[in-house]
Amino acid sequence: MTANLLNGREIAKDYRAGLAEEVEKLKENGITPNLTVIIAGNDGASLSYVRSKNRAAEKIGMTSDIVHLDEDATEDEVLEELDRLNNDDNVSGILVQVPLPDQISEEKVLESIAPHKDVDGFSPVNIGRMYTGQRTFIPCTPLGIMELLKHTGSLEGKDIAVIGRSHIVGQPVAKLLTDQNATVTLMHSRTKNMTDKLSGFDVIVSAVGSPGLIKAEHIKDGAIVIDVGNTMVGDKLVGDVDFDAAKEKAGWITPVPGGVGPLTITMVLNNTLLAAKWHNGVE
Ligand SMILES: Nc1nc(=O)c2c([nH]1)NC[C@@H]1CN(c3ccc(C(=O)N[C@@H](CCC(=O)O)C(=O)O)cc3)C=[N+]21
Repeated sequence: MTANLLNGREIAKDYRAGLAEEVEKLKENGITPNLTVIIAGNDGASLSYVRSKNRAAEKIGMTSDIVHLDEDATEDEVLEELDRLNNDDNVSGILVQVPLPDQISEEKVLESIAPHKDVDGFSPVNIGRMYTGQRTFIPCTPLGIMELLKHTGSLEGKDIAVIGRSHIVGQPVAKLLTDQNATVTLMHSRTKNMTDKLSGFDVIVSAVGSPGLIKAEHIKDGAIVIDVGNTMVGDKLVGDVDFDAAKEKAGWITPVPGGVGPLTITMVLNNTLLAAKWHNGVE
């Protein structure tokens, strides 16, 4: 079969239009959501993501700032900035772009973001809150994947392979899928004969960063394929899935670019809006 395309750019555009309306309403009540991003260093891809997030925030009526520190910034400098932003009532959401330069402990930084401003949902408090089902910020890529999957129908009873066990994508998305009554198998670099097993699954979510990992022969006819990989190969961004062949086998498939990425950014905006609402007692 030839797959239906899950067009992340279009789905993101519609979702952001809804967010823009909500931002407008908040602004009528004197509340302007603000997203502030801290970045240390000059990695080209990271700078480009950060600028996209800022542009996207401004486009829906939020304000957005970038705190750009040097490649050789110290951990104390980052922590000082965080302290300032944590205590600034004009800042709704804070995001610290990862990876950080080697001299800075990611663990220390992530646990220093005030949980009520941690719109990435990366801090230990918010991760704990998510697993115990409390109100929190859910990480943006998992939320974006769930939004894409809404367009394919119910997940109840589906057998789903999630490949990758990171705290940012694999593990939280496995949790969210389980909450939708899917049966989830979490696969990773030590899974035996991994790709051979995939053909038994109704949905594959691949978050590895290994171009060409998943080929048409690994995909069950009509399966849903969500490609979270984003690897630069020369000047091209590519996912984990051999898209051109896979789209002839899958029922639904995300392209790279234009699949999960635009939804990740959308969910940063979504969480920033939530932060602004919660800080102001708006439900
Ligand atoms: N604190 C933090 N939060 C993050 O959410 C975070 C991070 N650090 N570090 C890096 C990763 C990566 N990430 C992406 C977001 C959007 C696209 C995206 O929109 N990609 C476009 C293409 C962009 C292009 O063409 O360059 C697409 O897939 O269509 C990609 C990657 C967020 N991350």
